[in-house]
Amino acid sequence: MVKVGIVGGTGYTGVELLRLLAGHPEVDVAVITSRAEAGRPVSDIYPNLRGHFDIPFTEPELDQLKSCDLVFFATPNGTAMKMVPELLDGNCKVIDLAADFRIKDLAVWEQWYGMPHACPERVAEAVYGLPEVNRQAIRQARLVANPGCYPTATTLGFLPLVEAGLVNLTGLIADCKSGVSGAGRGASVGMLMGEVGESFKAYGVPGHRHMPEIKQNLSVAAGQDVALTFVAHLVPMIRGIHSTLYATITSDVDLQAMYEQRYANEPFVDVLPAGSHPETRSVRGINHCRMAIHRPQGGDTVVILSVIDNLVKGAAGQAVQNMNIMLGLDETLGLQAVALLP
Ligand SMILES: NC(=O)C1=CN([C@@H]2O[C@H](COP(=O)(O)OP(=O)(O)OC[C@H]3O[C@@H](n4cnc5c(N)ncnc54)[C@H](OP(=O)(O)O)[C@@H]3O)[C@@H](O)[C@H]2O)C=CC1
Ligand SMILES: CC(=O)N[C@@H](CCC(=O)OP(=O)(O)O)C(=O)O
Repeated sequence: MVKVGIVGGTGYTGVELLRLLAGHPEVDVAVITSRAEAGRPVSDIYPNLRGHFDIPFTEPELDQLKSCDLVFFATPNGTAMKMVPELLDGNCKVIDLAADFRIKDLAVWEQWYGMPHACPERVAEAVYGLPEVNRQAIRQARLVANPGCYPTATTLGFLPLVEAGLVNLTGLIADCKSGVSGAGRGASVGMLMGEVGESFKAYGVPGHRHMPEIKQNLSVAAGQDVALTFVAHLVPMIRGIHSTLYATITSDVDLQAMYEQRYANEPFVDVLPAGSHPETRSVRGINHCRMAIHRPQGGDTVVILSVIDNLVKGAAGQAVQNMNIMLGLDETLGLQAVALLP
């Protein structure tokens, strides 16, 4: 069994990791941390885990974490980077679900995250954990930067077009909607039922920190700089991300066939039949990114609908997929559950 630790076990991505790992045949979760709940059994806080994880939360202590083969950080931005050097030196693999190691340009990272980087020397070796792009590098990685939720849906949606060089790279538009669990479990007025319920709003319009991450991904895929307009919206659902992506194509090809071919061997990307309209609610509980390609009125504008569960393929599910790849296990272990519906 692989011995795993989770730093940040009380948050939404932490508990989602636990839910998925409860069904993983090769993993023993030996350490689950929370500073606020240290000493309390995990199943006291999350009754769905009773019988699966009855160990107590502990303080995040390096000595204990170093005894693990792999540690997940399901913590706020700026947390993992303080502990990563010691863990890597202790021969422990690390997957950070936050953004500490996602952006290669340190100045850009510090500008968007508003803090100095505590571990700049490890940024270059970190592998961006999008298996559909970096599977080979993830196999060798000791440190994986798990992608953000909007960047996962948006990058996967645009990727085939951008890689093929069939699109105007100065006019990409990503119009994205997220459920409230994307904001984490910490209390805030903006996430109260009275604020979010029966409402709908854009946020971060002048600039959202996922913008440089998406641009980095698409620029690497294109081999040149990409210009992107990205607007996030908060909608009154618990889970789900729906990205409506717009691009102008520069040559006429069978896009449906191109997308199906690009993702034919990907276990967690479904290209739906032409004309489909995926819904966020239909992906609850599973790890897939589902997408549909439309070309309204046969014009030059392509509309891609790319839909994921923000906590599964958008966070914890992708982290488990990355762990499986890093450990040389079957990539789908722990991730085969059928979606909940309704
Ligand atoms: N929610 C989502 O959909 C997605 C989230 N992410 C990213 O994943 C990370 C976790 O998100 P989420 O689960 O929503 O966050 P939450 O706010 O729900 O949970 C944060 C967790 O981290 C722990 N924690 C907070 N500060 C520290 C610290 N300084 N040291 C150690 N542990 C700490 C908390 O426990 P305690 O304070 O008790 O120690 C808690 O368990 C974030 O970086 C987020 O941006 C990525 C993709 C999607
Ligand atoms: C609804 C909501 O607030 N969503 C979050 C995205 C959460 C996330 O996954 O982002 P990181 O992992 O990059 O922190 C936001 O827009 O800030």
